[in-house]
Amino acid sequence: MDLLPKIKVFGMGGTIASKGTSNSQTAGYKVGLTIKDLIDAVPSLKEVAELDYLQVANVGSKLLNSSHLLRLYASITEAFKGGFKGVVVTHGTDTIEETSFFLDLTIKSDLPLVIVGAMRPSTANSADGLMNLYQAVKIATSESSKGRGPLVVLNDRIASGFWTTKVSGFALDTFRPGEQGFLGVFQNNQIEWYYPPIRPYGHQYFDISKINELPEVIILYAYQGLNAGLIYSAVELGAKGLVFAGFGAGHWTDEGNNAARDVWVKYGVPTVYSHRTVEGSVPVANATHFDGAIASGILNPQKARILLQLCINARYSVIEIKKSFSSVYGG
Ligand SMILES: N[C@@H](CC(=O)O)C(=O)O
Repeated sequence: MDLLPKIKVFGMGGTIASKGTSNSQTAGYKVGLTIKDLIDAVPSLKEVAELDYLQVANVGSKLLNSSHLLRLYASITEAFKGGFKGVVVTHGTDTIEETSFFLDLTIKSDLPLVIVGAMRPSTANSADGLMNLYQAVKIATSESSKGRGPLVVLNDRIASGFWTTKVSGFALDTFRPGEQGFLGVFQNNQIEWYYPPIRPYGHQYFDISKINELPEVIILYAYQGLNAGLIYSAVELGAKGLVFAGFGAGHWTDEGNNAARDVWVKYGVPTVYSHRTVEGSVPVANATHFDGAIASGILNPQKARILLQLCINARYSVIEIKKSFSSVYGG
């Protein structure tokens, strides 16, 4: 019998590892299962891969932070160096998009890296976690999954870890394709890709092998009458960069732009102008208020924050930061 591929599974917590008090409960549940519990609950995984596992964290993903991301980065890097043919990460869906985007920019390997979550706790009727986990492991064992960057798998869909974003707090199909579309689907135990392996515009690599923390970057959300004092408060709290979730195509108030210019001139804190709209883009033309103003392009605020953290950590000049962001809306 052929040897099964060695796959490493990292547990981070989330709904996939959660339990409620009734089978109709789909909110207000608590994390209560380990990664071993999840693997043991899917016996057919033994026919798919030789699994090893590590519990990196076991919390709701709202509680994850840069130190968790750095620990996960180091664990995945070690697994790939250690001969594993693929990696699966079980993770809360609330912040999967930050983790998958971060890993796309920092993990230097073409081996399959699949991130999986669930929208219903393990105790719910028709819980989705175990099928999602099975599909994630199966995708991680496939040669066809190589060279595609991190993949986010839920609800029979295979999404790009670079682009995907959560659009609903309850829907099973919360990770919708948006402008970029899904990469493939999984049905009846078969993977069906829509494209050959390719990386998106804007895929770039940051070497974080020697760092133990990421710079503080704070996101501010636009609202009518927004208080420009929040910009100064963010800098006082230690922000080395700001991201604005702006109106429409990245619009911000005049008073707010003046404050952002002020903290750039006085403290060298740059601001990425992103958008609070679910889709859309911020063109360079809407981020020319001062030298330290950067257009996020397509990137939403939570992803723009990750990219700005990595640029600041790499000591990029503002010109290099602008180039890094503009490469995302390529062509
Ligand atoms: N409801 C979220 C909770 C979390 O992100 O931890 C989930 O789907 O996993």
